[in-house]
Order: sequence, then C-alpha cells, then structure tokens
Amino acid sequence: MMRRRAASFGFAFRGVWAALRSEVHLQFHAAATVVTIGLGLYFGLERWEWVAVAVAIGAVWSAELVNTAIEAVVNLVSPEYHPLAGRAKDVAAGAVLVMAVAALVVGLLIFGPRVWALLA
Ligand SMILES: Nc1ncnc2c1ncn2[C@@H]1O[C@H](COP(=O)(O)OP(=O)(O)OP(=O)(O)O)[C@@H](O)[C@H]1O
Repeated sequence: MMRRRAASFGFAFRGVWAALRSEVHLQFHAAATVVTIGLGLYFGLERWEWVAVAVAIGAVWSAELVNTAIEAVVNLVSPEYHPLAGRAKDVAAGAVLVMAVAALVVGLLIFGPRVWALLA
C-alpha cells in the first residue's frame, strides 16, 4: 500500500519533470516563480501575502500541467486536424490564460505599490 503510494508520487513527479523539460511555458513559469519568491523575500511579504502568492503560483502551474496533459491526450486521440481537437486545445489554453491573468492581478496588488515606492 505504502509502496504503491510512493510509486504514484514518483509518477506524478516524473510528469512534472517531463512537462518542465518539454514545455517552454512551464519553463517560463519556473523562472517567474523564482523571481516572484525572490521579490517576496526582498520586500519581506506578510503572511497573508505569501498565502496569495503561493496559491497564485500553484494554480498557474497546475493549470499549465493540466493543459499539457490535455494537449497530449488530444494529440493521441486526434493527431490529424479536427475542429473539436482544436476547440479542446483552445479551451485548455484559455484555462491557463484566465489563471495567469488572475495571478498577474495578485502580483500587481502585492508588488505594485512596493515597486512603485521603490521607483518613486
Ligand atoms: N489536431 C488539431 N486539430 C485542429 N486544430 C489544432 C489541432 N492541434 C492544434 N490545433 C490548433 O493549434 C493550436 C496550438 O496547438 P498546440 O497547443 O498543440 O501547439 P502546437 O502548435 O502543437 O505546438 P506547441 O505546443 O509547441 O506550441 C491549438 O490551440 C488549436 O487551435
């Protein structure tokens, strides 16, 4: 039982790693994550601000991973052109876009005033 659990974790980590290696978007998220955490440490964010940042980062990664999974399944089921295949990919990409915009808003609300104060 425990061994199966551990194996499932292993598959999940392998999935994150494989997606990270193949998906440029995820590499961008990784870079953005490092920069965001660095800025958070630099500005000494409050506890609730870290909560918002952590949720935003996790949600974007999660959406991008699900998008990557949907892309893979669509390519498997419909390697040739099909309007529904295109629709599925567009909608999955839309899910990432919505979350990325929400994360951007979180970032602007938390870091905006601090960066502004630094520059002003
Ligand atoms: N099988 C398909 N049938 C119809 N339209 C497709 C199909 N595959 C992809 N598309 C269209 O192309 C867009 C981009 O596809 P996809 O996300 O797979 O990227 P890609 O062009 O294959 O390469 P990459 O993922 O590296 O950017 C989709 O959002 C969709 O509009």
